[in-house]
Amino acid sequence: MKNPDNPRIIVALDFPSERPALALVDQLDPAKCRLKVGKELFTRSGPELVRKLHGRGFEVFLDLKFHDIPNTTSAAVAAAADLGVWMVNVHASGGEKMMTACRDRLEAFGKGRPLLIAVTVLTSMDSKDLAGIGITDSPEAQVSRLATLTRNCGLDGVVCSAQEAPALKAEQGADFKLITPGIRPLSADKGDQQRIMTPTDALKAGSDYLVIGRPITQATDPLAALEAIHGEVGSL
Ligand SMILES: O=C(O)c1cc(=O)[nH]c(=O)n1[C@@H]1O[C@H](COP(=O)(O)O)[C@@H](O)[C@H]1O
Repeated sequence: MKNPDNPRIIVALDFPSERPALALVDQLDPAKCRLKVGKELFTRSGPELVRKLHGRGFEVFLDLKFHDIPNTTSAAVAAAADLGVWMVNVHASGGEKMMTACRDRLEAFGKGRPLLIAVTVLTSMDSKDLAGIGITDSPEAQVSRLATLTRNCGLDGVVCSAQEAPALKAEQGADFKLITPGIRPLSADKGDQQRIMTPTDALKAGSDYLVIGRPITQATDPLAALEAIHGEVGSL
């Protein structure tokens, strides 16, 4: 039987508009990746683009990282479910009431509801950045605190750095999904990411899904880059 987690690679469509996004997507294969639509592209191209991606056979992670009062956030998550996306996310730092309201609101969508994921500590942040917003705990401790809160609110998992995956799997259990950006094949540029890992190491560490942007989207041959990552991780 097909593993419902496959494909585990989520390509981040961080493009300024629909045209370059679709130009890239048309080189990819829905059997080999899912797609992530984030703030820039969604703000420009909106739900219509998501429908086009669905029409091309791709499942979509709508990465708008909602963070607002419970009523507003849960309504936004329900709008994402109406659009038929596979995964949607909120900031765990929005707190228990916000996350619980979102989870409750998705009940109405039954088994086909989107996976509801929370962002813990952004992978671009290190302990100095956390101190700057008044958090003196280490990134690992803050991630662990927010992941526990997320699981207690009944969400499906968290976005985190793959470096935190082993501890999170041990703490939160095998069913709690870990979505990890900051993935860099050995040959790729680190860019602005801080807490990075290779695809193979990330899966070994317990990541369920790998969010990969520039190493695929900026490659001269994006499908070859995607296939090289599949080759690298093999049967993991
Ligand atoms: O929620 C995310 O997807 C996310 C969370 C996070 O902590 N760090 C992070 O990089 N991301 C996203 O993951 C993608 C990473 O892209 P690349 O750095 O180009 O591989 C971007 O779309 C980011 O917005």
